[in-house]
Amino acid sequence: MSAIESLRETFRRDQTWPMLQSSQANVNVDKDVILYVEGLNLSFDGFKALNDLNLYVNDGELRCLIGANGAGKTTLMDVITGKTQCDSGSVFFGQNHNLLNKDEAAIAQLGIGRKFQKPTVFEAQTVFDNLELSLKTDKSVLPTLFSRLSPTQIDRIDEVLKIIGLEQHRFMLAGALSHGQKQWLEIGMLLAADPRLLLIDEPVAGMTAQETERTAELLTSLAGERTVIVVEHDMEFVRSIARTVTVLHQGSVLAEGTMDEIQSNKDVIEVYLGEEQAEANGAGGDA
Ligand SMILES: Nc1ncnc2c1ncn2[C@@H]1O[C@H](COP(=O)(O)OP(=O)(O)OP(=O)(O)O)[C@@H](O)[C@H]1O
Repeated sequence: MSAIESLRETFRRDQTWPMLQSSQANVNVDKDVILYVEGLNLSFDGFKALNDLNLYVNDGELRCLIGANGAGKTTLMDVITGKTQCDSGSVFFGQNHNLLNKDEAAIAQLGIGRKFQKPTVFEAQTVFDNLELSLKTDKSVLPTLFSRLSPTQIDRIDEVLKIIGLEQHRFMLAGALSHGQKQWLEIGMLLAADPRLLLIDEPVAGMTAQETERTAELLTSLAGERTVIVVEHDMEFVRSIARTVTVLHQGSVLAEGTMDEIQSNKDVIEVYLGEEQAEANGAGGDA
């Protein structure tokens, strides 16, 4: 092949370059479990943020994680995503990927996407551009300068726009979106990278009732094909989406079950729901 032919081939419109291809890892879920967290411990200056924590999440599940402030929810997410090292224990993605010997980038590459509470979209870029940027796995200068979207990638962005309900806003600047729409765009940015497991922190904080309802539909629709773990304090929202709820308390799992089981669990009422209820009553009583 001549140099010019080789260049033409490289820049062909429908060429999907290796660095832009989805690199979904082979995750062994033969036992239906996609996330194994076992005996996890982590202390900060003697304070046990995670205390012999065990958690198993099935492939395709939508799991809600609740617990009082300081229960260890964020710390658990930090360990799963490689942001924080634990003192002991094990975390496996499927049966075959030990997450504790990988860094954040390698864990993301395996197909674990995380969304923090505050939306972090690129406000000066359009909705479409935000999604395009998230498709690219290689962010170094040359590939970014010369990359073009393949028809497959454009289709993928269209598909994501449809899932997150922002088809009509594709050319709008992300900064002009409402708070709820920014949250959906960020979920879309995760989806563009085609993750197997999504960790989503307090998605409905600050949303209107209508946005909250739409978010419930969105997250419910994602489960099945993907596994979704949602950390949330809004109990009404948790009830609307959850099949299984895990309650964390002082770095361990206090209870696990359906929302009805959780809401009638004495220990949970004592350490968490009672407190939430008292706060709600207090707020009402003061008025
Ligand atoms: N880097 C750190 N250094 C010291 N202590 C920490 C650190 N990170 C977390 N902690 C402590 O670990 C405990 C668990 O915190 P974590 O943020 O995981 O709780 P949480 O369940 O996510 O709470 P919230 O609902 O308020 O976000 C808290 O007491 C917190 O102060």
